[in-house]
Amino acid sequence: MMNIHRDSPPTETLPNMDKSPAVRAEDLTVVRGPRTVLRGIDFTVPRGQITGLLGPSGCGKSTLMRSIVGTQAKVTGTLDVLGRPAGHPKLRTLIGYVTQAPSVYDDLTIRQNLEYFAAILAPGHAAADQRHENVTRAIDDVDLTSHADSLAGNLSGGQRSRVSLAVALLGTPELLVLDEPTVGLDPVLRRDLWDLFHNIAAQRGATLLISSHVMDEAERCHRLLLMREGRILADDTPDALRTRTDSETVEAAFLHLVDEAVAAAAREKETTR
Ligand SMILES: Nc1ncnc2c1ncn2[C@@H]1O[C@H](COP(=O)(O)OP(=O)(O)OP(=O)(O)O)[C@@H](O)[C@H]1O
Repeated sequence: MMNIHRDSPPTETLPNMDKSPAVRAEDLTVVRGPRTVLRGIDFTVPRGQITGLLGPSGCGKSTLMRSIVGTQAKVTGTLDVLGRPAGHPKLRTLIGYVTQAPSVYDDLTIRQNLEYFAAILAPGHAAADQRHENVTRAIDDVDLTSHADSLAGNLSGGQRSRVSLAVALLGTPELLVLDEPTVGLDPVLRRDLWDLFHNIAAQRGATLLISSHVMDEAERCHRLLLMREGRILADDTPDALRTRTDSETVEAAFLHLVDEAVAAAAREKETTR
């Protein structure tokens, strides 16, 4: 089982006491090559909760995440992250981002990997003690202390995922953006990772935005953004989505909403003919 067990900050300093959303998008549009990948979307991501970003492969989840962390070109519309425009230099240490192809160096141990990234975040001799503390804590958070001196090249897929998560946890970020963090993991590891995500949200007041195309993971989120073809189909809680669509599962609710969207598009085509 993974641990998050450090002193919680006093309630008044918890970042989620700020009631403004962690992310606010209005008319967000992203063009990649010849394609408009995000099509004028509006949504918010509330603070201190887990928001799931779900939708089929190619619908624009990674593009949306890249826009939020400030690494996506050709972004128009409004996109505010933790009260600043996406890409603002001050956001760099406040956001932890794990991509689908995380960079973990096989020829370094887990601890050496973490030390390398910690040195980028907080360079210089004066920060050495703080770096050591952060590295030890992040390794413990993802329950890899007993493997800290193993070469990353010898780790299982699940352990590698946890190393990249530890990298994202190094700076104690207010917002964690995780692109399909559980892909390829067995059910036990997936459950353990989701427990860890919930601990991070509950104990640190951090905001997590987690993408997945596995609909059963949707049930583990506080809120959901359901995407299809560069648009947001729904922005709601799992309960409200199921109730609104009279569905038993989020997957059934999603399919219901897709059918509605397809029917609406067909009607529009008919009337403009
Ligand atoms: N460099 C690029 N140039 C043009 N189109 C691109 C480029 N990169 C991605 N796309 C297109 O943008 C769309 C959205 O891609 P994105 O990676 O955001 O989707 P996704 O929902 O994260 O998919 P997956 O779950 O498979 O990673 C896809 O249709 C893809 O083909």
